[in-house]
Amino acid sequence: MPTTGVPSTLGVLLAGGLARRMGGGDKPMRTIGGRTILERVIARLSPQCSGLILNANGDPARFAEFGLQVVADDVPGFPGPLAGILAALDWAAANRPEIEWVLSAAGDCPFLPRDLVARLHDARARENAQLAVAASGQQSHPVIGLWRVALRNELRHALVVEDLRKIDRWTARYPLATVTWPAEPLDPFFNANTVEDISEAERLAALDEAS
Ligand SMILES: Nc1nc2c(ncn2[C@@H]2O[C@H](COP(=O)(O)OP(=O)(O)OP(=O)(O)O)[C@@H](O)[C@H]2O)c(=O)[nH]1
Repeated sequence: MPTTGVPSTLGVLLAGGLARRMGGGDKPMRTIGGRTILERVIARLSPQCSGLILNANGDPARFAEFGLQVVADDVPGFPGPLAGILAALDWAAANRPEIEWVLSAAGDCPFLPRDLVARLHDARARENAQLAVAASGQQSHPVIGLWRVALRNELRHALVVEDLRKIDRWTARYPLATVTWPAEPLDPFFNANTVEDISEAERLAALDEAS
């Protein structure tokens, strides 16, 4: 069950990229400490969200074991994570009209915070912001954020008509709250981009399990 007092929020796990630095394939299907990254992300986010969907392109059957609705990009050509966020906002508007907020998280982040959704909502409500994104240490992680379903047509225009690609450029148009988590001893937004990152993730998994 999501935290009491936090608005109903649909979670989208972004797995729609090409994973070129990993040599292709699905990064969330990589295993860390005997569990897929996707399994870890689902376990971390399902208690915080009112439902989860998976944004991925290609044959959805490869994710069947996870039992999530798979939503593909509607904008072709792999234009980046904003396409996945847009697909999720459109899906929420069509299928979960009671939901006003979508939380996006990269599907290659195995150690996401347990208070991610609550803190993002708290900050954007306190600061009267339209959007909220996560940061750790000095680094912001705009792919991990809270998005208003009502902004989906503006996002579509930015992506399709203006050819805007960078999340930062889009979020700069709105009042934005940024919430920072400590990066030590474990950065909760560590993500696995390369095969070497998987080895580092194995080491961090032990710290995560101890936390
Ligand atoms: N839906 C969608 N998601 C994307 C796209 N490109 C990247 N992402 C997602 O955005 C997040 C950050 O992506 P990156 O790590 O920068 O890109 P990537 O394709 O996963 O990996 P590289 O090709 O190695 O850069 C990941 O969750 C990706 O799955 C895209 O074109 N569409």
